[in-house]
Amino acid sequence: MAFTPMMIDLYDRHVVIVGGGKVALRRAKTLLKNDAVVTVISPKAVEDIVYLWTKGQLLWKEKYIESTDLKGAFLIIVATNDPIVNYNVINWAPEESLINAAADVEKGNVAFPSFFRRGDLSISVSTNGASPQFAVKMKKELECLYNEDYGDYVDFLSVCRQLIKESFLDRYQQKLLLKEILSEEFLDRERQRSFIESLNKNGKMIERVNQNDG
Ligand SMILES: C[C@@]1(CC(=O)O)c2cc3[nH]c(cc4nc(cc5[nH]c(cc(n2)[C@H]1CCC(=O)O)[C@@](C)(CC(=O)O)[C@@H]5CCC(=O)O)C(CC(=O)O)=C4CCC(=O)O)c(CCC(=O)O)c3CC(=O)O
Ligand SMILES: NC(=O)C1=CN([C@@H]2O[C@H](COP(=O)(O)OP(=O)(O)OC[C@H]3O[C@@H](n4cnc5c(N)ncnc54)[C@H](O)[C@@H]3O)[C@@H](O)[C@H]2O)C=CC1
Repeated sequence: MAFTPMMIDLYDRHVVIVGGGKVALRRAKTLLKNDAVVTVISPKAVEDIVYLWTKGQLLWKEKYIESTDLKGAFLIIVATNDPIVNYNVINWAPEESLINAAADVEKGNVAFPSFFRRGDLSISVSTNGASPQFAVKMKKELECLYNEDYGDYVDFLSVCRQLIKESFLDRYQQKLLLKEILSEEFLDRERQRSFIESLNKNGKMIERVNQNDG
């Protein structure tokens, strides 16, 4: 079974994490960074989960999981170390909930890739569970290749795209320019600045043409 790579908006979504160990913590951190509302259900929790709870960043219910705890969950993370509990949770899950089964990914319908961000750029690697460590290794290689400069570069591409789309250029010329800025030379800040300046000048030309027309 292959999972479909997609991006998901978890803002304000209710996520229930069953289990309070290392994997639960890793998921909690990812989910909190993306503004989900996280509840951890587990009789024991690692120190960092307890810390996040005391800071009010998540809710920790210090108990064994029961089916009623899953009510209203948009996403359920099944991450206990007890296969029977994991099995029960998957069976109790409301039909409409997404499920990530950390110990047996095929039992759920959501998988977590290894990923990193550079501003608006996000790069994820998945091996469909074949080798998480290979996914991590590849991610590290890609992190070196796409260093911190790429956050600013993607901002630059976004600004240019906006200006080019608003310009007087026809679709073909727009496409050529959008392609031109993919060249490595535009990783250079000075080159970015002068290119945006020239696009802005073009924009001003349009304004002038419009004013003269009016
Ligand atoms: C299917 C999946 C679950 C899912 O999608 O939820 C899954 C499943 C399993 N992982 C296991 C083990 C390990 N996983 C890691 C690390 C990561 N695992 C992650 C994802 C995934 N792991 C999904 C598939 C991803 C893919 O293949 O692309 C990462 C990328 C993201 C994350 O977890 O947030 C994160 C790296 C974060 C980062 O740094 O980027 C390490 C290394 C470590 O912990 O340092 C080990 C120990 C070494 C080893 O065993 O290889 C085991 C055996 C457990 C056991 O032995 O009991 C299973 C279960 C099984 O295979 O049966
Ligand atoms: N990246 C991944 O997806 C990985 C997945 N795994 C799998 O994920 C699972 C969890 O791994 P770890 O976090 O390392 O385990 P862990 O042993 O650190 O934590 C397990 C947690 O489950 C809780 N728990 C046990 N019974 C429970 C119940 N009835 N209700 C609620 N909580 C209960 C325990 O209190 C503990 O907090 C394992 O099954 C392992 O096979 C392991 C490593 C990586």
